[in-house]
Amino acid sequence: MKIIEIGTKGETNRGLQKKYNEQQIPHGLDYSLLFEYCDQGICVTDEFGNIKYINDHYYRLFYPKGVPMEKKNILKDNHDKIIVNAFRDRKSTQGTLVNQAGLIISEVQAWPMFSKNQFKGVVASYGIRERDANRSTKIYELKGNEIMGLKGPFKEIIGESENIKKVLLMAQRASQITSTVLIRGESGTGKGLVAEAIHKYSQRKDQPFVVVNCGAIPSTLLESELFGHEQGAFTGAIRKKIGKFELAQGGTIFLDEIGDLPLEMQVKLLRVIQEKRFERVGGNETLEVDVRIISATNKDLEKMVKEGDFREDFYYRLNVIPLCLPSLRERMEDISRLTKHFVCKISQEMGKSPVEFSREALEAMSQYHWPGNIRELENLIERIIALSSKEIVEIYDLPDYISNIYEFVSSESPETGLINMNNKGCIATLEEYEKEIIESAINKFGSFNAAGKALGITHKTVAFKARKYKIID
Ligand SMILES: Nc1ncnc2c1ncn2[C@@H]1O[C@H](COP(=O)(O)OP(=O)(O)OP(=O)(O)O)[C@@H](O)[C@H]1O
Repeated sequence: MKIIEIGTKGETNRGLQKKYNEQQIPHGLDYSLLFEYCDQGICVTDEFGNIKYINDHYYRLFYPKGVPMEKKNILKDNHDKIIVNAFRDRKSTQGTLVNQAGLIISEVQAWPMFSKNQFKGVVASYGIRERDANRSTKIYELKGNEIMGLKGPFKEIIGESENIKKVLLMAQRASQITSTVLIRGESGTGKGLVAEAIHKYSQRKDQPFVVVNCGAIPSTLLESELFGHEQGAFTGAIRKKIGKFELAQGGTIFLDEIGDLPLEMQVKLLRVIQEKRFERVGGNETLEVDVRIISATNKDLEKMVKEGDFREDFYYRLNVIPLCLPSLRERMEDISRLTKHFVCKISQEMGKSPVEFSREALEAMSQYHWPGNIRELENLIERIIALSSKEIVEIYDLPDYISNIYEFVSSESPETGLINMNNKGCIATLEEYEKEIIESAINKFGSFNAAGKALGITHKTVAFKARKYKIID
C-alpha cells in the first residue's frame, strides 16, 4: 500500500482524504480505492503512530465535523485503545468500541505491519453493527444499499437485483471523485446511462457532459474531433474547429467504445490524461484542460493488451475505477420492472394508454437470453406498443424467437405434464400425446387461435382435434 504524507495546515480531513484518493501509484492502480469501497472504517499509521491514511467510513465515524488532520497521532490524540494497543504491543488486537455519537462499532481489529522485520505501523479496520439504543438520531449513512441507498440520477436507473445495485453504489461513490472510470459491459447494458449519472451527480454537473463514440468516427478524423484543428491544418479544414476536449472544459468527457481507439490515438490521449494539455491539429498553442474522463467498452481490453492492440499504460490510466455492468441475463429478476418502466415511458411518448403484459408473456421474456440486453428489451416494447392496439400483451404477441423458447422450456418442465408413459405404465401413443398437448395449449392460452399460434397449427385444426379428443363438446 502506498503511504503518503498528509496534512496541510487548516485543511479538513475530507479535503485531505479526497486529495489522497486522487493520487495513484505508478502502475496505475489506486489501492486506496479498494479501501474507499469497503464498508468498514480503515485507518493506517506509520511507525511513529502518525495517521497516514483514513477511508471515508473512518472519517465519518470519528471526524464528522472535519477536524484538521495536521499532526494527528494515535498516541497523542486520544485514539481508541484497540489501535493504540496494537501499536504499543506490536501484535494484533480486537474488540468493540462506542464512538462519541453512540454508535457501537463492532469487529474492530488492528494489526502491526512489518517489512523485513522492521515495524512499519498499524492498520486497523472498524466494522459497524448497531446504534446505541439510547441515541435515536440517525448519524451516519453506512453499509451499502441497506442504509446508504441510491440518490439523484442513480435512483432513476431501474434495477432491484443485488448485482446492479452494487455497481450503481460504486458508481455513485465514484461520482464524488475525479479519478478515471472505465465502464465495462455488453452492448445495451446501460453504460452510457451510468456515465451520465456519474456526471450529473458530480460537482461538475453544471458543466458540459460531452459524449464521443470512438467507434463511430473514422480514425483519420478522430484527432481533430477530439482536439479540434486550426484553419488550414489539412485539406478541407476551411475554418478552425473546437474539439470535444475543449467543449468539455470543466465537465466530463465520455469516451464510448474506447476499445476501438487506434493505437496512435491512445498515445495522444494518454498524454492528455497525464499532463492535462494538448494542441489543436495544426496549432502551436498548448491548451490546458480540466476534464474528467469516463470511458466504456464491451471489448476484452485485457486480451487486446496481450495481443498488442491496446496500450497497457493507457489501459491502467483508464481503469482506475472499474465498473462492470451485468447483462440482462444476469439480472432477470429486473425484467418485469424494466418492462413496466418502458411501457410507461414509451406509451407516454406515443400518447397511447399503457399496455399490460400477461404472466406467460413475462415468463417467456424471462427465459429469453437478451443478447442486446436492455436496449433490445426497450426496442421490443416500443415495437409492441406501436403496432398493437390491445390492452394485454399475450405470449403470442411476442416474436417467435421469444415465444418458441418458452414453449420449448415449458414443455420440458415436469409441471406441464408432457407424458411419455400412459397411466398403465406403457409408452403413450401418439394420439395420447396429441390430446395432452392440445388440451394444455387450450387451457394455457384460452382460445383456439392463441393455442394454434403457439403450436404452429391453424385454429381450425385445434378446434377439430379438441372435438376429436372430446376436450370440448
Ligand atoms: N437500468 C436501466 N433503467 C432504465 N433504462 C435503462 C437501464 N439501462 C439501460 N437503459 C436504457 O437502455 C438503453 C441502452 O442503454 P445504453 O445506451 O446506456 O447502453 P450501453 O451499454 O451504453 O450500450 P452500447 O454499448 O451499445 O453503447 C438506453 O435507452 C438506456 O436509457
